Amino acid sequence: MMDNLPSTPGKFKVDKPQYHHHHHHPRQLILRWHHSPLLSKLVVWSILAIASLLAFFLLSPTTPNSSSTSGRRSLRNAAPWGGPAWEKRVRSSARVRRPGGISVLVTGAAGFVGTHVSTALKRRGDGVLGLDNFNDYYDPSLKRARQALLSRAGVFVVEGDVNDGPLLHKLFDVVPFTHVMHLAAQAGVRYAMTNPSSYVHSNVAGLVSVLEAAKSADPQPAVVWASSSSVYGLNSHVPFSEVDRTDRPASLYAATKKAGEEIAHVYNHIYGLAITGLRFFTVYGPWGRPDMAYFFFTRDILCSKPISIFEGPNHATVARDFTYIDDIVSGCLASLDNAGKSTGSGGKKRGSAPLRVYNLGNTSPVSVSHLVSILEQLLKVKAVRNVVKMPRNGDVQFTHANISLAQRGLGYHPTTDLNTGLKKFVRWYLDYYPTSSSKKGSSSAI
Ligand SMILES: O=C(O)[C@H]1O[C@H](OP(=O)(O)OP(=O)(O)OC[C@H]2O[C@@H](n3ccc(=O)[nH]c3=O)[C@H](O)[C@@H]2O)[C@H](O)[C@@H](O)[C@H]1O
Repeated sequence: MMDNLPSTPGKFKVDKPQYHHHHHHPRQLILRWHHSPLLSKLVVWSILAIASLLAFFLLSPTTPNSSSTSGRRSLRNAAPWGGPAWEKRVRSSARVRRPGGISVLVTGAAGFVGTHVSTALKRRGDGVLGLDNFNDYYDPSLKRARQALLSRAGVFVVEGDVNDGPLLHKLFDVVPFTHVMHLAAQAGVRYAMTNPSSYVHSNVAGLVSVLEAAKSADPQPAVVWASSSSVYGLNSHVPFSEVDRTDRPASLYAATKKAGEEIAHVYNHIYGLAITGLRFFTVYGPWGRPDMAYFFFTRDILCSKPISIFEGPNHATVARDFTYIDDIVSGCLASLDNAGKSTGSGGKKRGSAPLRVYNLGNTSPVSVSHLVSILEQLLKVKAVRNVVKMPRNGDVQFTHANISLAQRGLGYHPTTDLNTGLKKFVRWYLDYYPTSSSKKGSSSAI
C-alpha cells in the first residue's frame, strides 16, 4: 500500500498565477538598436534564448518546491485559482461577521484539527479561509467529506499547497488576514521512515513558505502553528514542560517540528512576526486521522483483525497523553485570541513581537492497552491483541504534558477524559462507516 504513495504525497502544484506582470515587450528594446542590424540580431537571439531558458525552468516539473511527482500531478490535477468569481468566494469566506472578530487563513483546513478549528471560528463569527492540498497520505475522501462539512458552515477551502508562494501572496493580496492558523503538515511519527522527504517538504519548506508570505504581508498577521509533543523525544523528565530539553528527537517527524520551532524564532527575530507554536499531544476524536492508532484499532477490532499493542523494554507500558479534539480547539482559539501583534510590515520589523510555545495536552497519560480496553467496551467486540516490542521507528515510550503555561497564558483547561472522548469518536465512526459493524472482514471502507 505504501508503494502507491507519492514521494511527496499529494503535493498538488497549482497552475501558474493568473495575474499579470508588466514586462517590456522585446520589440521596445529592439527598436533602440535599429541602426545596427548585427547588434539587433544578436539582441533578438539572446532574448529568445533567455526567454526559452526561463520558460523551461518555469514550466519544468522539477522547479524548486516541487518534486517530479507533484510536477507530473500538476499537469493533470491542478486546481485553477484566481479570477473575480474566485476572489469573491475568498473574500466572502474570510469576512468577519462579529464586532472585534478576526480573519484567519487556516492551512490544512480539510485535515482533522483544521476542520474543527475552522468550523469553531466560523461559528463565533470570525472570517475563515481554508487552504488544503487534499493529498493522499490517507484516504482523501475523508478530507472531501470534511470539506463538505466546512462548505455547509460557510468556509471555502482553496485547493493548493503551502509551498505555492504565488498563491499565498495572492491570498494575502485579496484578504488582509489578521491571523494564520498553520496546521498543514506531514503528520505521523512512523511514516517518516518510509517517506522522509515528504516531512522536509511539508514541515520545513512549507512552514518557511507560509512565514515568508506572512512576513511580506501588509498588515502582517500573527501566526499560530502546530508543533508536536514528539519534540520532547528522549526527554525523561515528566510531566513534559516547555523548559525541558527538546534537542533529542526520536523521529524525523519530531526533528522537522523542532526545526520549525527554530525557524519560528528566526522570523520572529528578523521580521517581528508574532508566532505561537502549539505542541499537540496525540489528538483524537470524531473526523480523526485514519493513520492514528485509536482509529485503525477501531477499524480492525470491528473486523476481528489482530492489532499490535506496543510495549517497551522489560514489558514496560507504552502510554500517551491522549487529548480530545474539543479541548485542542479551545486551546487553538485561545492561542489566536492571545497571539499578540506582529510589529512589521512589508518585510520590515518595527519592534519585538511575542514568540511562544505551549503544550496542549490532557495531563493524564493512558496506556495503549487500556485504550484498547475502552474501545472493546464501546464497540462491544473483543480485540485480537498481539503484544509486540515497540519497533525502533520513531515512537517514544510515553508522553505526559505539563500544561501550566497554557493554563496561565491561554486559560486552557482540558475537560474530556479518554473514555468520554472515545465514546464520541466511536459514535461518529459507526455513523460515518455504517457498514463497518455488520460487514465482517471489510477494511475497504477506509
Ligand atoms: O503527539 C504528537 O505530536 C503526535 O501524536 C500522534 O503520534 P502518536 O502519539 O505516535 O499517535 P499514534 O500513532 O496514534 O500512536 C498512539 C500510541 O499507540 C501505539 N501504537 C501505535 C501503532 C500500533 O500499531 N500499535 C501501538 O501500540 C504507539 O506507540 C503510541 O503509543 C500523531 O500521530 C502525530 O502526528 C503527532 O502529532
